Amino acid sequence: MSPAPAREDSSHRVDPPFGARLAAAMDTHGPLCVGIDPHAALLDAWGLPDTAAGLREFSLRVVDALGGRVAGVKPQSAFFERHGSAGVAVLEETLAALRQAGTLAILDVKRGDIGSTMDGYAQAYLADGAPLAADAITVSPYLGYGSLLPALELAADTGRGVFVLALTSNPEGAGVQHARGPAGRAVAADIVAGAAASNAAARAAGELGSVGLVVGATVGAAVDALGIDLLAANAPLLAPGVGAQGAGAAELQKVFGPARGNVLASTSRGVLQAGPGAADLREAADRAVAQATAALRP
Ligand SMILES: O=C(O)c1cc(=O)[nH]c(=O)n1[C@@H]1O[C@H](COP(=O)(O)O)[C@@H](O)[C@H]1O
Repeated sequence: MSPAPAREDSSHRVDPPFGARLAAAMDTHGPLCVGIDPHAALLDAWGLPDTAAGLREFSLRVVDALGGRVAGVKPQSAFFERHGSAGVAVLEETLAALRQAGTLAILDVKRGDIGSTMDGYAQAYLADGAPLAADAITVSPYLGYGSLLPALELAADTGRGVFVLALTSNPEGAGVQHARGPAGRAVAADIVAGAAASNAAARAAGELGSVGLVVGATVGAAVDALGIDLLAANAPLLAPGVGAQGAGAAELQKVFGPARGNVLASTSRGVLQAGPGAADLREAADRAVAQATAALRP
């Protein structure tokens, strides 16, 4: 299936909704997203200086090598912010280059705040015409799922998406995310239930929702142990932890089971370490796509 044609006007407004565009991109390119995480050590390994100029060269090389070849690219905001305003300008340029390449940009910013401030973050990343507008962003629900409402509403209005952290790939996440609330349900299960409610209209329309969930490929048996039904959420499932954090095909299958058709596996260093050559980056990405496809689309 070829990707749903995305329309975009001069204000960067996009249509159809993110969930449908992501489903089409995964059908075309396979269920893999490559992260742009320009760690200082990677800049060094690529022979680039740890400056905004080095960051720009690194990021645009990745877009040049992989744009149009993978379902999504996920720039990690912190690695741009650490270079100050010049780094943020590079992030703007990287997002524009992804737009130009027709590749979905998932900006990893993990924002979460009280509602009125969340509205500011939503305007920064999800509004039509915002300099840092992306196709989707990562958000943190630990001020309460309801605090994300401004982002959920603006994303729905502009055809964009969010990925809500549910079960993160780091070992420290379990202490918070597995904890049981007053009703006896795990915090992560509540978050998944919130996403399911947000995606109900898309489900009724027979489309994948645009409110995604982050579930690390490293979380082992947590999904089942916490009684979570990921398939019922009708959510795109961003699965970091593949590659450098140790997860592979077996972990993807085990963690996601019947929901694996909705998974977008994500790897950053696992591909970036193959650089700086474009052919080497493509080869590493192709290998990761093949592995994710074998695990998730058997
Ligand atoms: O939201 C994310 O992208 C994310 C969530 C999570 O639970 N774990 C996780 O590793 N990530 C991000 O995914 C990327 C993983 O990078 P690698 O370990 O190099 O593949 C980093 O940018 C992390 O911030």
